[in-house]
Amino acid sequence: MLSFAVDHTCTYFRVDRMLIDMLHSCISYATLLRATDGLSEANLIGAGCFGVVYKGVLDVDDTAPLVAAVKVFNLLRHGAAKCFISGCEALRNIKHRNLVKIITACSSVDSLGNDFKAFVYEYMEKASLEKWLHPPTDIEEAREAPKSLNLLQTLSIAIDVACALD
Ligand SMILES: Nc1ncnc2c1ncn2[C@@H]1O[C@H](COP(=O)(O)OP(=O)(O)OP(=O)(O)O)[C@@H](O)[C@H]1O
Repeated sequence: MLSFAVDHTCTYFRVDRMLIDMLHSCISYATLLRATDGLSEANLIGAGCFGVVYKGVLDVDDTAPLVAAVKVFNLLRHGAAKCFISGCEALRNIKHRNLVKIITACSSVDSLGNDFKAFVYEYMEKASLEKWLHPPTDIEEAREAPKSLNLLQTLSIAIDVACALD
């Protein structure tokens, strides 16, 4: 069982290195730390099943700073490494106007020597679609929530989602 677990991890590592190399665009752990102010809580914008998302500002070359969303994978979570790999494949193969663009990826070790994996996405100013479809009922949260969508807007979103899935 142990040897299976070790082999399994090594396989993920190899596949993941191969995919990252093929992307020709990866970003260092140090750059991501700078961009997110050390992955500070002040920059935390959300959490999903496989990790947490930070807002960050990337200074690349001499171009204008780029606001991005940095998703840091929780690799202790079962399926997170696999999710990172399928994201790398998507990054190489899929481009669609209704899918958020993955700008680059990071596969490195953190300051404690632990494996570190992250994606850098285009930052979506209007946040999660879920908040638009299901506005919070809590009065405090509702104050900052978007106004509800009308039927036409909802229909248009449904069509866009269907196009992306297709
Ligand atoms: N590109 C982005 N721009 C702005 N906010 C984002 C972006 N990506 C994610 N977020 C915020 O972070 C939250 C969590 O995103 P995440 O992608 O981790 O969710 P998920 O799809 O449930 O993830 P998982 O694949 O881990 O299940 C989102 O609900 C959203 O509020």
